[in-house]
Amino acid sequence: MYSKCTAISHGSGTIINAIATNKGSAFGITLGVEATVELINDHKKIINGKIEGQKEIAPNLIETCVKNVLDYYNLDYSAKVTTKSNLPIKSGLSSSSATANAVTLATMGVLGKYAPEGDKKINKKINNELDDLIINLGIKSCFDENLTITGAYDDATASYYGGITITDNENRKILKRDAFNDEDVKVIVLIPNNYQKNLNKERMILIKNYVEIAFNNCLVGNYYEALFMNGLFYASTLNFPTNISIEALESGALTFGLSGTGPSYIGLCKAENVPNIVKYLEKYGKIYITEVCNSKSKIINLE
Ligand SMILES: Nc1ncnc2c1ncn2[C@@H]1O[C@H](COP(=O)(O)OP(=O)(O)O)[C@@H](O)[C@H]1O
Ligand SMILES: O=C(O)C1=C[C@@H](OP(=O)(O)O)[C@@H](O)[C@H](O)C1
Repeated sequence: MYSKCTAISHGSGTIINAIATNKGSAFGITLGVEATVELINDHKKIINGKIEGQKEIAPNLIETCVKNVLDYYNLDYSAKVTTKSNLPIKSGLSSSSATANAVTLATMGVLGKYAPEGDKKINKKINNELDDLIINLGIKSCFDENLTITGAYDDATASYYGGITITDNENRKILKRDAFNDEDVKVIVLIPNNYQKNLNKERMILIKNYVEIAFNNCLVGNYYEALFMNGLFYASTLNFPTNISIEALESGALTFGLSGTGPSYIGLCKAENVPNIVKYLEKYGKIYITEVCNSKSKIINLE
């Protein structure tokens, strides 16, 4: 057992939102969450969470993540858990999955259950099994806090492993892993003004057959087409603007669509087109320029 561990995990953009069909796809982005967990060996199991720089967000998810790991190993330590993040929250960029992954991994690390990369004691097979456990404990915590409908296994795996994951969320299976490896590609995120996340499940299920078409495109590697189609279907269903995606294409984006249940839109473009796309879209809201993340969540400090 250690006294403190810090881990990082990443947000993800949506290629296919799984709510209509229980099958989804997401890709890691370099915006993410850093979580630090400190253990106190007082047998009181008091868990206190703090979110740096976010007054309006309650620490319930991060406290639940630590509790679920301690419960899994039947331990009664107290703990302090702190997060800091550059990932927009409640925006459709999987901040809940990224947070759950980072806090769960940091808790496993401080308990000495998960050896950090480079550790000589690392046993690849054990770590791979623990990866599954970490993702599933994180999903449990998101369910416990009513933050997911399908478990968002697509978001959770893309956040944890990086790259593109295509998933069956009902059976928690990764159907395919891939990555955007295009040269010189940037990720554009738009958080439009005056819109909030929309979780109208009944309306989202109406478009099941059309999302299936987008999903089948995704399965064969047509990721730009799948992202764009998915974005149009869910934006029109959830009353988000659809013209924004068209204008993004007009200004040079390779693809652009609603991410998750919104309000954010996400797209990819060649780096040289970023200025023109920003010029076209900045009238709609706040823009973040980031990159795809093809790397795994990891422990960055253990003491
Ligand atoms: N950095 C963070 N630290 C602590 N909790 C966070 C952080 N980011 C997100 N959360 C939790 O996740 C919730 C947002 O999750 P959700 O509504 O699913 O939106 P998203 O689309 O961003 O995943 C927040 O209300 C909060 O409980
Ligand atoms: O709650 C869920 O099951 C899901 C939420 C959505 O993401 P956001 O929570 O980021 O909107 C969606 O993209 C994902 O495929 C499934």
